[in-house]
Amino acid sequence: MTQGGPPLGLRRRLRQASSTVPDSGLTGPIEIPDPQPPDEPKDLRARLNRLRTSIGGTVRGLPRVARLTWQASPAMTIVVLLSTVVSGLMPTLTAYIAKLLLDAVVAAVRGQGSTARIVEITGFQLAVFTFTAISTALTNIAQQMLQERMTLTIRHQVMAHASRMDLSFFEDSVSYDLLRQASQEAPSRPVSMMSSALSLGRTAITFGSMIGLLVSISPVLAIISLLAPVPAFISQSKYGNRAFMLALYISPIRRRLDYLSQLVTLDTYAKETKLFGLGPYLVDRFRKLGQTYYARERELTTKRNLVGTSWSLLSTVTGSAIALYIALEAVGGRLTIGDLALYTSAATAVQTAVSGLFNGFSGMYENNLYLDTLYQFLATEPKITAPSRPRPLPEPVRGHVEFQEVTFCYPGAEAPALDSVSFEIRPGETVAVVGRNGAGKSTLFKLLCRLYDPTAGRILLDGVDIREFEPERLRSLISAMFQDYVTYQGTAAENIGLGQLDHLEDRPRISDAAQQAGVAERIESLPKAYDSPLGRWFDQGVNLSGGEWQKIALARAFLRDSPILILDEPTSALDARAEHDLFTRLRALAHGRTTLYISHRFSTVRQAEKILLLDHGKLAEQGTHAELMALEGAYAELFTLQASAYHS
Ligand SMILES: Nc1ncnc2c1ncn2[C@@H]1O[C@H](COP(=O)(O)OP(=O)(O)OP(=O)(O)O)[C@@H](O)[C@H]1O
Repeated sequence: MTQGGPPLGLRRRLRQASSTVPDSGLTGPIEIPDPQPPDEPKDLRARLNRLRTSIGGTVRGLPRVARLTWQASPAMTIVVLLSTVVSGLMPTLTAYIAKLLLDAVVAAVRGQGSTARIVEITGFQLAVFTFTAISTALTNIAQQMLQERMTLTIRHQVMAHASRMDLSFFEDSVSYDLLRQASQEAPSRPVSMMSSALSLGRTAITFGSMIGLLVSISPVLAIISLLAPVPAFISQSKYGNRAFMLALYISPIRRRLDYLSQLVTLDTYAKETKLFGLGPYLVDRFRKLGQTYYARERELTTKRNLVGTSWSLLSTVTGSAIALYIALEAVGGRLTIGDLALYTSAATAVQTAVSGLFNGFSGMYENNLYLDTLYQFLATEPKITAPSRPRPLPEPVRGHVEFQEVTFCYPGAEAPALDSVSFEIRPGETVAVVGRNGAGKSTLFKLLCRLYDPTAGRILLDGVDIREFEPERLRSLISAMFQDYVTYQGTAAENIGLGQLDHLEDRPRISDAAQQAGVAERIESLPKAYDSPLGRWFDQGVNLSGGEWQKIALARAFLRDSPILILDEPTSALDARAEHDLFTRLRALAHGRTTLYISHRFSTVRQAEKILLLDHGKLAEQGTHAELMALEGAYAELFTLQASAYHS
């Protein structure tokens, strides 16, 4: 009736609570108030409906996990399933053997039985115990192997899927959060789900067989022993559920705690933390937040245990009353001593089974929430895809680029980052893109690499809309260095080689690229030259300066021999001499290639054959340096402004 109603909404809200934090919590109130539980009807029918939906949702998650387990290893899945059935039956069998043994001993004492019967039963007991020990060992091996395999399979799936996703997926906080959860939490969840499901199955078998056994002795006893654990079950379910909700509500606090701790403990932040004297402030906020966190945990843990214990005491009292009744029945000769022993162990087993059933189910419920995230992530498809019949790349690619009325709006942004931009770049031309911060320069580059698709308009390469090519093939035509280039924790050679995987180990080409970027000499001076590890992750890692890292990133771009070269502020970290040298070399490098670069330094901009000036996403001016100076517009103004700073 209310399928997909409030409980699903609750699940969504819980997940949000677990993953999003309103802000970093560096200032403002320390406390994150608990999200208000959704206003849901509390009558019995609504409760039952909710229960049904959550059971339904959890059970629906099972086939997915079963499929994963089977994929990981059919043979081991069978072993684990069989051993679950066996170990589920074991407690009942053991209790029954104990009853037989006791009855046989009593009979022998009374002179009505034989010692041979006792030996027979103990022999059987030995066989059962041995079998149990072996099957437990086998199960442990199979289960552990299955877990390893499943975790690896899922991590692999997440990585493979993430590598297909668009840049916009990573830049959007909601979808990025999905990825974060999928890669951090999800790999272990199917495994836990599997364990919970198995233990649920095992407990259900124990439970069923015990009840069956009790019914065979006395149906009334069976019913009583079923009812005895109910109070404990109810209290456990109530507090168990609360614990789960609290764990989700508390996770934003934990994220704030983690962030505060990182600010003080990671090398990346150490410089600023020291300089601005942030240490004591951050430590104090951590302490206060930690207190809040602890107080919430303490309240729940105490309540849960105290209330849980009082309810379970009730169960214990009921259990003892029944035991007394049975004992008296045994004294009266209506039940045997074996029945008494059997009942005692059965009552304990049923009680354990009830809480086991609950724990198994709540474990599955929680794991299923995370699994939903994993499947939601895996079901997200990239938007930038190859057309059904991609065009082959032109042979050869000339590098003629044309933007036609290109408009682009970032998802969720109000104003377009590029607004109806049109221009043409002839094959082999060198173009500088200039403009104030936020004018849309980097966006233009990202669109050309098809990291985004324009909201309106077209981008043509050699007369063909770039959306008609396969995105990977299009990107293989472009060498690029972005503003926020990556510093890989690898050797110098690897840092450059990653620019073109075919040449990852091609030393002569790598050192040529390093030469072109002006960093060859520096690399050769390192202790192990090109094999020197760069970055701090390594014991002997060399830490380069900002400008040296930028040159390495440039070398990575230069390694690729492509018809289009794109450089986003390639000299932002370089000294004046290095910048001059680079632009001198760039002239040779750019020969025969369409080259676009972004720069804020007009001394380099003026060397370009064409200059594009962007202003608030619009193409305000374009032409050569001389033409734009003659225009006496925004370019001339900016150029004069910068030049006057040198002359004054
Ligand atoms: N991933 C993004 N999501 C949303 N908006 C973005 C994103 N990247 C950039 N923007 C916005 O788009 C506009 C253009 O940004 P862009 O990075 O293209 O500017 P830019 O001209 O390269 O600036 P700068 O000179 O500072 O590098 C800016 O207003 C920026 O806030």
